[in-house]
Amino acid sequence: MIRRFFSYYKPHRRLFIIDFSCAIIVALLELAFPLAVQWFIDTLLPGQNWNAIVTVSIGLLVLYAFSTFLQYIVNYWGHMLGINIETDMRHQLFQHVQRQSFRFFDNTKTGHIMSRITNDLFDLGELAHHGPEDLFIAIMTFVGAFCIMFTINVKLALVALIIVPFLIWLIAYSNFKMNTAWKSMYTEIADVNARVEDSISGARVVQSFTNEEFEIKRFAINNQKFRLAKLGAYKVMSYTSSGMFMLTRLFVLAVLVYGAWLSFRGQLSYGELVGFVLYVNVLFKPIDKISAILELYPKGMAGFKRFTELMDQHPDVVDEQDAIEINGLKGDIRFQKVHFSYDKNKSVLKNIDLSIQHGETVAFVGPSGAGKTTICSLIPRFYDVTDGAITIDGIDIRHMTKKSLRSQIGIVQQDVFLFTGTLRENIAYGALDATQEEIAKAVKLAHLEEFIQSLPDGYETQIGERGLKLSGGQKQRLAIARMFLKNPPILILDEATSALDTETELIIQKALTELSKNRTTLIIAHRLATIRNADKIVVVTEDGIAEEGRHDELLAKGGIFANLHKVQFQKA
Ligand SMILES: Nc1ncnc2c1ncn2[C@@H]1O[C@H](COP(=O)(O)OP(=O)(O)OP(=O)(O)O)[C@@H](O)[C@H]1O
Repeated sequence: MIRRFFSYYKPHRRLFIIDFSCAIIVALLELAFPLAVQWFIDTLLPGQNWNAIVTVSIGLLVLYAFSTFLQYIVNYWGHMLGINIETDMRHQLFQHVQRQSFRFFDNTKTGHIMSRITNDLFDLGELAHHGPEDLFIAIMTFVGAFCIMFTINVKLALVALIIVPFLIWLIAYSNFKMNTAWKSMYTEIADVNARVEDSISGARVVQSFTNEEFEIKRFAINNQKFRLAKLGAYKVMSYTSSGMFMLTRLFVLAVLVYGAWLSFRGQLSYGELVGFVLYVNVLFKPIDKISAILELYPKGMAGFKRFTELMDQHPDVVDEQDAIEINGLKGDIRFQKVHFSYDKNKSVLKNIDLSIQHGETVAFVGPSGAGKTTICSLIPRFYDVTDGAITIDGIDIRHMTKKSLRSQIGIVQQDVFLFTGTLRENIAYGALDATQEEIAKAVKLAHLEEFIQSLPDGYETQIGERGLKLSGGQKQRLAIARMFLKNPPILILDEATSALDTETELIIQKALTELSKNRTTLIIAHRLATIRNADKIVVVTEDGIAEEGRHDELLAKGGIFANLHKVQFQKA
C-alpha cells in the first residue's frame, strides 16, 4: 500500500526533492540554534566581549532569515506537491470510473463514487505533503537532538530517553484505533452522499408522493451515523493528544528537576542546562509533528485504501489484446446459441439464435422482463455474453475494440438522458466535432428545427438539469438529432412507452423512419401498432425466442404474438 502511495510522487520528483531538501536544511538549522545559545551563555557572556556578541547575533539573524525563506518554500511548494498528487489521483479515478462497464454502475451507488472522487481524497493531498517529509524530519530532529543531548550530559539524556517507549506505545495504539475510526467515517459520509444524490435527483417523485418528511428522516439517520463515526475518530484523537501533552510535560519536569540536581552537584553548567532544556523544546516539535501525522496518516490512508479499492475494480468488458478497429460495418448481426445472466443465480437469456440482415428493421416484443432490452445491450457489449457468440458482418464482437464497435451503433433510449447545458451542446454530443451545418441538418431531419427557431436563444437555450425544461417529445427528437449526427449503421431504438399526443407521435415516427433508412434497426417495441412494417418481429419470452416472422405471418399463426396483439387491441 505504501509503495503504491509513493508511486504517485514519481511525476513530481523534482518538486519533492526541492521541498525535502529545504525541509532538511530547516531541521538542521533548528538543531544548531540551541548549541549556539549554549555557546553564547557559557563562552561569550563570561568574556563580556560585546563585539563578538554583535557579530554572532548578526550571523544568527542571517541564518534565521535564511531559515524563514526555506520554510516558505517548504510550506508553499510542499502543499503544491500534495495538491498535485491529489489532483492526479482524482483524475485517474474519474478516468477509471469512465471506463467501467455497466455491471459496475449496476452495483455501485452514485453517491459512493462521488464520495471517493471528492471527499476521500481531501486528506490524501495533505498526507502526501506532510507524511514522508514530516516523518523524516521528525525522526531526524528527534535522533539529532538526542545525540546532542548525550554530548551535553549523558545522565540527563538517559533520563530523557525513558520517554521513548511510552511515546512509541501511544503512537502505535492510537494509529490502530484511528485507522478504524476514519475508515468508518468515510463509509458513513459516502452513505450520506448516496442518500443526498438519491433524494435530490428524485425530488420530483418525493414531492409528488409528499414524502419529504420521510426523506428528511432517512437522511437524519445517515447524518447521525456520520456524526457518531466522526465523533468516534475525534475521541481517539483527543485521547492521543492529551496523552502526548501529559508525556511531554512530565518529560520537561523530570529534566528540570534532575538537571537542577546535577547542576547543584557541579556536574552541569547553567549554559548546558539552558541548552538542554532548549533541546527538550526542539524535541517537542518532532513529537508534535508525529502526533499530527498520527492524525493525518490513518485519515489519508483510509482515503487511499478506498481509492485503491475502486482502482482495483477492473471492468468486466475489456478489449482483447489484439482486438481490431472496425469501421464501416454493414450491419449483419447474428446471435449464436447466446446465453446470458446478470448474476450467477438467474439466467436471463437461454440459447438465443437469431439472424438479422443489414438494413433490416427488427422489432422485439414480448412480456415485460423477458429480456428484450438485455438482447439489445449485448450488441454494443455493455455486457459480454455468458456463453455463445454474437457476430456482426461475421466478426465476433469480442474481437473488436469496444470503442470502434460502439461507434457503429446508435442507441435512442426510452428515457433520454440529457446533460445540463445548451441545446447545441446536447445535440453535438452525437458527434463532438460536428459543424453548425451538420447540426442544423440533423435538427431538420429530426423535425426539431421549428421548435429551436421559436426559442429566443435558439441553439444556445439552456435546457436545465437533465433537460427538465424540455417536453418528452422534444427530448426524443433531440435524441434522434444526435443519432443523425452520429450516423451509425446499426440503430437500437428503445421505444418510448410514455403516451405522446398523436401529432407528436406522428412527427417522431416520421423522424424515426427517416433515421432507420439504410440502417440495421432493432426496436424494443412496447406498442405493437408501431411495428406493423418491421421486416421481422421477434417474440421474446423467458424461455427464449418463441416466434419470429412478419406481422401478418405471426398474426395468422395465432400464437403468442397474436395473443399479445389481441390484448393490446382490446385495451385500445
Ligand atoms: N442490470 C441488471 N442487473 C440484474 N438484472 C437485470 C438487470 N437488467 C435487467 N435485469 C433482469 O433481467 C431480466 C430481463 O430484463 P429486460 O430489461 O431485458 O426485460 P425487457 O423484456 O426489456 O422488459 P421490459 O419490457 O419491461 O422493458 C429481468 O428479469 C430483469 O429483472
